[in-house]
Amino acid sequence: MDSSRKEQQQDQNQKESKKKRTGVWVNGPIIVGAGPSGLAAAACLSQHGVPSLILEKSDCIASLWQYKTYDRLKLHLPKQFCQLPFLGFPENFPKYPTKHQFVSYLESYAAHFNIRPNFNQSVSSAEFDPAKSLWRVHADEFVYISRWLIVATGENAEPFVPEIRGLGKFKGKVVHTSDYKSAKEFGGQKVLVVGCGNSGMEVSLDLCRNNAVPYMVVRNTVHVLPREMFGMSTFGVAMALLKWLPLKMVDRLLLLTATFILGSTDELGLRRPKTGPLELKNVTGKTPVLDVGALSQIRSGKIKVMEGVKEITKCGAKFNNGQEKEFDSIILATGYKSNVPSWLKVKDGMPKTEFPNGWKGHEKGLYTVGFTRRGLQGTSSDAVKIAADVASQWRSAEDCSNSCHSHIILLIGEN
Ligand SMILES: Cc1cc2nc3c(=O)[nH]c(=O)nc-3n(C[C@H](O)[C@H](O)[C@H](O)COP(=O)(O)OP(=O)(O)OC[C@H]3O[C@@H](n4cnc5c(N)ncnc54)[C@H](O)[C@@H]3O)c2cc1C
Ligand SMILES: NC(=O)C1=CN([C@@H]2O[C@H](COP(=O)(O)OP(=O)(O)OC[C@H]3O[C@@H](n4cnc5c(N)ncnc54)[C@H](OP(=O)(O)O)[C@@H]3O)[C@@H](O)[C@H]2O)C=CC1
Ligand SMILES: O=C(O)C(=O)Cc1c[nH]c2ccccc12
Repeated sequence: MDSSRKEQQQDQNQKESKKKRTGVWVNGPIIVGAGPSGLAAAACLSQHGVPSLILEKSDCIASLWQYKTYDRLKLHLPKQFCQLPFLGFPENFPKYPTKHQFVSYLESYAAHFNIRPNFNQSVSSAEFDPAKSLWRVHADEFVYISRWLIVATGENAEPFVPEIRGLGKFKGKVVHTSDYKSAKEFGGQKVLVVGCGNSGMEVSLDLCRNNAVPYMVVRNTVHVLPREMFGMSTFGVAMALLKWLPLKMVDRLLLLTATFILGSTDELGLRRPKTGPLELKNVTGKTPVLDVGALSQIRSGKIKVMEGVKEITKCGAKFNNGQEKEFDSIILATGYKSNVPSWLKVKDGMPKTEFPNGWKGHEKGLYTVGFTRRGLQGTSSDAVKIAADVASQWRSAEDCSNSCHSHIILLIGEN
């Protein structure tokens, strides 16, 4: 390296390290994640007159929906259960909006509440300073500092890829459903779909409607419910019944009706868990499959149900029942996991099961939105509660220091 390039490099390094030591005081809470949860939290805060700043690692809002979902995805709950606080879906949207409609709704939601996230800011760590009662949030460019931290990175932040023996040996294409867009590139292929949640079912359906042959792995039990019962959404029926009846009884009614509408799923290789669908969702977070057509394709043999995979080979898979089959591609419909444990440093480590029942964290000023396993409805109710809680603290502190509504940059560190 010649001397002028060396100087340039040193200069660059100095700038970078200065940036990393630069603290940005955020007036109001720091929200991590600009998905539906982050947007809902920011909107609810703004209704209370509390400013906030969203840090988003991607270059757009709702990155899960924009980048990690397939073309034909639609919401599987009716729109009234998926809307965020204070602004509903447009009247002309269908009962089950497409993902494009959902994203356009979120974009107008952000515009309506004047929410402008800081994009390309991946949060790599966050810790609480008990002496100063402040959160320090380390992102790509700066260290952001605030009294409040609202975690909105989602239950589905990272694809979950299980260790399956031999997977590395497979010669064909292996993709996770978060990278699956359409059946176009699988035309005419025999495809092994590992997993039978909503993603596995819907991707298998998409494949078999487009001239591919899906083999779906069902290693365990699964609840499949019709998306609608007698013209009403199953989810809506369940929510209405829960107002009057205990959970176990609602589950029993749902299963009776599901069997009436769908027939027995057991004989198709889809054994039901002992615990009912809503109870299971509450206890383990496992969402029942809301059937949009896969079941009839299973019944007609166009989607083939396979036992658990024992091992992947160069050209296919061996199954637990001794069967062996060749495949052209493998789609991992194996679900997602949160990334919070990788960046949020809280005293005593993370709670064992990550914030299952609460919007308020253990540490001071810490909140989580969208982690209560209740889909977008849970997001909305968390956001409303968090905003009210922060606003009461904000009002009591208002006289002291909240008069300035911009983010002040200050330098921290030794120099
Ligand atoms: C295929 C699919 C379909 C679904 N359909 C429905 C449905 O119909 N109804 C329903 O209620 N729910 C549905 N869900 C559940 C879904 O998770 C929620 O609807 C919703 O997306 C949750 O919003 P969120 O903001 O909590 O998380 P996300 O939408 O995942 O948003 C989190 C944001 O945080 C950002 N982020 C993550 N880590 C960091 C970091 N370290 N630093 C900075 N930013 C970060 C991400 O880039 C992302 O933009 C579906 C999920 C999937 C995968
Ligand atoms: N239209 C919509 O609105 C859609 C909504 N969604 C939502 O997105 C979220 C994620 O859904 P999804 O992606 O289906 O993930 P899920 O976590 O719901 O399902 C993962 C599936 O993968 C299986 N699995 C995991 N590891 C293995 C393994 N090693 N071998 C075999 N099978 C394995 C699981 O089986 P096991 O149960 O035995 O662990 C399960 O069947 C859910 O909340 C869902 O409702 C998804 C798609 C469409
Ligand atoms: O789509 C999802 O993943 C959801 O979490 C939505 C949802 C919340 N509770 C439920 C109960 C039954 C089916 C779907 C859901």
